[in-house]
Order: sequence, then structure tokens, then C-alpha cells
Amino acid sequence: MTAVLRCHGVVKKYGANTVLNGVSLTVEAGQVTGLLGLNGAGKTTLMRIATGLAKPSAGHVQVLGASLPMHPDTLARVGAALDAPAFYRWMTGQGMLRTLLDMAGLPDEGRIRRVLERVGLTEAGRRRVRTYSQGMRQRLALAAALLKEPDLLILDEPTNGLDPAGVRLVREIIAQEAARGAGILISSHQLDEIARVCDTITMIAHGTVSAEGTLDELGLAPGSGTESLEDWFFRHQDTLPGRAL
Ligand SMILES: Nc1ncnc2c1ncn2[C@@H]1O[C@H](COP(=O)(O)OP(=O)(O)OP(=O)(O)O)[C@@H](O)[C@H]1O
Repeated sequence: MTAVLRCHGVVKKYGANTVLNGVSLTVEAGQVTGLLGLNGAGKTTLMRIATGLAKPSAGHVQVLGASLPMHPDTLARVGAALDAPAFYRWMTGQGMLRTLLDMAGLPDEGRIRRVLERVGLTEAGRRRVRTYSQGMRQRLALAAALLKEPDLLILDEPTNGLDPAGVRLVREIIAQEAARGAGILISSHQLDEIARVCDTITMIAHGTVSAEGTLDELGLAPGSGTESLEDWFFRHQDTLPGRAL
């Protein structure tokens, strides 16, 4: 297998706050890796590091075989939908995607039409983003992540705010992207959804990896074991729900 993302011993400190304290994780081409953890565990931080938006305080990160800082050629092969997607709300959805393509220096060649269709925004793509619902903005963020037909796809809580049809759509798109050969890193608090779409799971707790492996190795494959996903999740935290962040 080919690794599209390798993080080794990643540390990230914000002042006195050590958010990540030696996190290692690998995403293979054609595989879906789920990133789990409580609010504030550092999932988004790790994803920001993997997309070149944040710099690790220590450790080593390789994206598509190349070390950070990311070369524009590498960045052109990475698609990401991180939390709170920033769009120009006065643009149409189509216009926003065209701007992103222009910034990446890529030709359209039908990409915009295809991604809008894939996320169910064919009609809405002609409307201004400010008229979109939260779920529509989330779909547009997914379209933006797919636009470059990336080899590494990073999706931070992509089903947030989506209706059941949208959740199913995200699941199908993830499967299609993995079948195309992309490696996918996805975070979510919807444990059942993670168990459905992921090949491997990495859990972050207190800045370190508290569990990792394939669904089989972790006893989470459908039909295996008697422990609920929620119980499994909390077994790999050493705190109770509702801890102070
Ligand atoms: N720019 C920043 N400056 C200071 N602290 C930050 C910054 N970004 C994130 N943090 C802190 O890093 C920690 C991890 O945040 P992060 O957003 O990565 O968590 P998360 O696992 O994605 O959480 P959630 O499930 O709520 O999305 C939090 O304590 C947060 O306050």
C-alpha cells in the first residue's frame, strides 16, 4: 500500500497548552481512516497540520511522500473540508468553486458541474452562497474538497448539519473516492457513521493516540463483539463525559 499521509510523533503546542503530544498516524491510498476524540482532543489541529495550515511544534509529517512545508504541487493533490468553511457569501456556489480552481491554477473541464452534481447542488450552484442553508454550505465545502480530484482527502466532521440524505451522500462519496484510490482522513462524532465508512480508526485522547487499528482489530466490525461503540469510545478515554475542556 502507498501512504498518502504519514504523521510521526507530531507535537502541537499553543502556548502552555500541548494539544498534540506525539501523535502518529498513517493514511493509505484507497483507505478511509477515522479520527476520533472528544471536543478539543486535537482532531482539527492534526488536520490543519496535514493540510499545511498549521505548523507542528515537533514531529514529522509527509504528505504524498513529501515532507512539510508543502510544495504547491503537493497541495494541488490535497482536498480538504475543515471546520467552519470560509466562502465569499456574495458569490454563487459555482463562482466560489471557479475562484478556488483559478487559485489552484487548474482548468475547469467540467469539474465544477460534476462536483456540484455529486453533492446535490446542481440548481443551488447558481444561487449566492449567502442564501444557502447550513447543510448546503456543508455540501459546498465537500464539493470544494472534491474539486481537485485529490489523492488525499481530509474531511472534518463532513456530516455536521446534513439531513439523512446528505449523510448517505457523504458516505457514498467517501466510498467512491476510496475506490478511485484516494486516501481519506475523516473526523466525526457520529460513531456509527465512522464504523460504517472507515477501514481504520485512530483515537486521540489527551494529546496521544489511545487506540488505533482496523475495525476488525478494534472489535468494531459490524456484528463483532457485544460492546457498543459508545462504550468502546469511553473505554479509550480516561475521563467521563462532560469533563471540563
Ligand atoms: N489557534 C489556536 N490557538 C490556541 N489554541 C487553539 C488554537 N486552535 C485550537 N486550539 C486549541 O487546541 C485544542 C484542540 O482543538 P481542536 O479544534 O483541534 O479540537 P477537535 O478535536 O477538533 O475538537 P472538536 O471535536 O470540538 O471539533 C483545543 O483546546 C483548542 O482550544
